Amino acid sequence: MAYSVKEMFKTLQGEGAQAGRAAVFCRFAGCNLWSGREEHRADAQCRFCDTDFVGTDGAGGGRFAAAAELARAIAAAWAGDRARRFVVFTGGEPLLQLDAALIDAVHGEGFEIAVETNGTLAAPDGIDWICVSPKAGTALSQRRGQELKLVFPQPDLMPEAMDGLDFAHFFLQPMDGPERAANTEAAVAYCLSHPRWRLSLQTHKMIGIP
Ligand SMILES: C[S@@+](CC[C@H](N)C(=O)[O-])C[C@H]1O[C@@H](n2cnc3c(N)ncnc32)[C@H](O)[C@@H]1O
Ligand SMILES: Nc1nc2[nH]cc(C(=O)O)c2c(=O)[nH]1
Ligand code: SF4
Ligand SMILES: [Mg+2]
Repeated sequence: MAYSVKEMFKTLQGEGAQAGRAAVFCRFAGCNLWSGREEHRADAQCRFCDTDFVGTDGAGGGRFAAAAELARAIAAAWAGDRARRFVVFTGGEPLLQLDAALIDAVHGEGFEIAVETNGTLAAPDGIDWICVSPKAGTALSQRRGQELKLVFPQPDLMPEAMDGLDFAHFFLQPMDGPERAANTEAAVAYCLSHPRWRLSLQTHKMIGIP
């Protein structure tokens, strides 16, 4: 199938348990919880998104006709040897597009594969690192993985509701926006009193890298 990619870049993973690790970010266009247009934000299922995922016009973006073509572009963006190759599929919602053919092609280029997903769609087999970031008011389909990263606070989605889920790591990530400082303080307080939960900061924003 064909793939619509908003942008592609090599940077350090900024968030969660893999923070600080070099990765190619492949940002797919489109999401099932918001159109991405500001005039629709107030009525969307997910209203706090910090990302432009509309269209294919970003740096390294475009339409890729086949899995092998996109996998080659990801390898070119890595621009290094085959050691520790790592790609993060994000978006938008990557599970609208990431399929077995692309997983196989990217593994064939020597990459470990991570995904950042809202969890409303089941992940295909073969992904090495699944990070689920649930959104209040949506049904969670992907209930297991390596990392659960809850944007905090979401008044209708308390961390306690995640206690039965099968993840290796549980993170609270302060919601960016006008209340970021207060949200960070609240997340710190929650982690102090609930030590299963760790704080995930968006470190790339602090140091001004993509
Ligand atoms: C832009 S989303 C794309 C992947 C997928 N659609 C998802 O929501 O997980 C990437 C990550 O950024 C997080 N995120 C989005 N907006 C945020 C905000 N305002 N503050 C903190 N994290 C945010 C998401 O929850 C997710 O973990
Ligand atoms: N550096 C960096 N780390 C990230 N981790 C998750 C991101 C995302 O937008 O999915 C992201 C991003 O956009 N940049
Ligand atoms: S689900 Fe992810 S990409 Fe979609 S609007 Fe929410 S944060 Fe943004
Ligand atoms: Mg981001």
